[in-house]
Amino acid sequence: MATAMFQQCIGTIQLNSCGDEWGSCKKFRNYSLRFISRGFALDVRLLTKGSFISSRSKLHLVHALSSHSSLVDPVSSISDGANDHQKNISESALILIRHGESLWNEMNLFTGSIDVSLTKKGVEEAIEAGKRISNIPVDIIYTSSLIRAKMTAMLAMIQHRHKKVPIIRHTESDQAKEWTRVFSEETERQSIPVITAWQLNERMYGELQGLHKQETIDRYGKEKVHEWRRSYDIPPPKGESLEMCSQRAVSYFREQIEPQLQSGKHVMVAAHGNCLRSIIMYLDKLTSLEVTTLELSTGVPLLYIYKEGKFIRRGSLVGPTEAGVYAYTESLALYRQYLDEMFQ
Ligand SMILES: O=C(O)[C@@H](CO)OP(=O)(O)O
Repeated sequence: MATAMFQQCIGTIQLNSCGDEWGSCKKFRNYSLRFISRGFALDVRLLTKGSFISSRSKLHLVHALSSHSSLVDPVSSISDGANDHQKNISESALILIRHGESLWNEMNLFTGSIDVSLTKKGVEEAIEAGKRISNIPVDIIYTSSLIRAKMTAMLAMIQHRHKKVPIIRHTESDQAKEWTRVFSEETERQSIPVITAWQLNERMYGELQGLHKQETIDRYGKEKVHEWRRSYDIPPPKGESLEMCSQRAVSYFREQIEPQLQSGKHVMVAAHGNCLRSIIMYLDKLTSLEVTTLELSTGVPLLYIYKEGKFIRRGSLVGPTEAGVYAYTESLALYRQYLDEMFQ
């Protein structure tokens, strides 16, 4: 696989020599190498005249200026004979993550639209989630506009083995867009756009927000509170039902996120228990009765494969060291193999 990848990218790889090792890089000048001062430390082998030359120097491979999104997405750029069939496989990964534990989860308060931070445990859960998805390609991230989802996305993404920088895109006004422009294509390629959308916020819990869940049960009864929390179409007092939440969240998913998957992008969505329940209801074609029993744990990533217009649920991801990751799909196994070779 490495052969195929280097064959594709050989003319455009950017390398950085390390001080006195510069001399050993000169032999590659025919490939128009550019030398820049940052990147990831790697031993790089380059293919020339049909055989590999092992560089004796320690080189810093930064990225390929190929027309492909980047080196970290080799799944779509594999082109050697053994892997030709891959070209016809168009599939994208979709990762859904409920945020890590929040301060109000810990205190057992109805949270809804209230913007509270993660707890220390929530931070740890987000980091653990990041480790679990560290072998899965991610090209773009969507989060709600609430800090617990944003923190989760950022903490998870800094665990990723491709080391791209997640950058929140501010599109709330023309000025915000203008003032947050990145003026280097190269830096842009080393980043992952993070889109925040209020449509992915937790369902608004109305007059329950800030109330203690157990005290609410004691006051209104277990059945009533369960109906407010888990029924599909009964809203809590002055709040949103799951159905109402689904109207904005699923519409956003279909209009904004699905087209990204259709175009081959790998997407991560960091959001909330009820918002994600509504999205999962859509993806898994659950009935309004089935969704009442769907519960999501904090900080556990779920993987879907989008292929030929269908969502295939692959369940929650195991830890990065467990071999099970290879079993998800052939493309994902190749991506992991690529990471193993490039980012040891
Ligand atoms: O309080 C909330 O906003 C939600 C999610 O944490 O709670 P529940 O699980 O009761 O829907």
